[in-house]
Amino acid sequence: MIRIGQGFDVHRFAENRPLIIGGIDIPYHKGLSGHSDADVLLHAITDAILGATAMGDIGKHFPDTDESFKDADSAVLLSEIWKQVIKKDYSLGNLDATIIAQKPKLAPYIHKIEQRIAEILGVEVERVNVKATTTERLGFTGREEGIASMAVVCLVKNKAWHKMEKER
Ligand SMILES: Nc1ccn([C@@H]2O[C@H](COP(=O)(O)O)[C@@H](O)[C@H]2O)c(=O)n1
Ligand SMILES: C[C@@]1(CO)OP(=O)(O)OP(=O)(O)OC[C@H]1O
Repeated sequence: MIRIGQGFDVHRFAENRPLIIGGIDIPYHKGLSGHSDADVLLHAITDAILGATAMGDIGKHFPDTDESFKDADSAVLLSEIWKQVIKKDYSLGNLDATIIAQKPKLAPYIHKIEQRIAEILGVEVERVNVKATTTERLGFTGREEGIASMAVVCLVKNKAWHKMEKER
């Protein structure tokens, strides 16, 4: 069985915060605000996975009213969800994501981000694709007020996946 999920997240720029995207520290003069480390890409990916498995959304699992998630490492949050998903016998078909940011230029970090996501999910990097785009200076991302991310995942129930791999 194949299940599709999509996720979307936005975080506002803030001074004196690190910029963490896809589990990677990006050198920049400002970061993103949030209850957690505000990793806008990992949040979109987490929501896509939760969507594919009909498990709700990130705020349901990790409420921003819970002090234990203050400054939380979003890679740990994603790992927690992924462990539950693996227990349900799903594996990752592929993951595709887009970071919407006027600045900074993310191209130099994209492969490192893909490698980190693959590491968190325990899959080959070939199953993970990350893209970046500006909005041509339009809208809140264009005004450099924040960064948005979108993600789509395709999850496969293991039995069906093994059958497909065999038939190739
Ligand atoms: N923050 C960003 C945004 C974009 N890129 C790269 O530039 C390419 C062109 O972006 P447009 O928004 O002008 O279409 C895009 O395909 C990315 O490769 C980037 O590195 N960082
Ligand atoms: C991750 C959580 C929890 O620390 O906080 P934020 O960093 O504010 O992120 P958001 O994408 O607004 O939603 C999920 C939250 O509950």
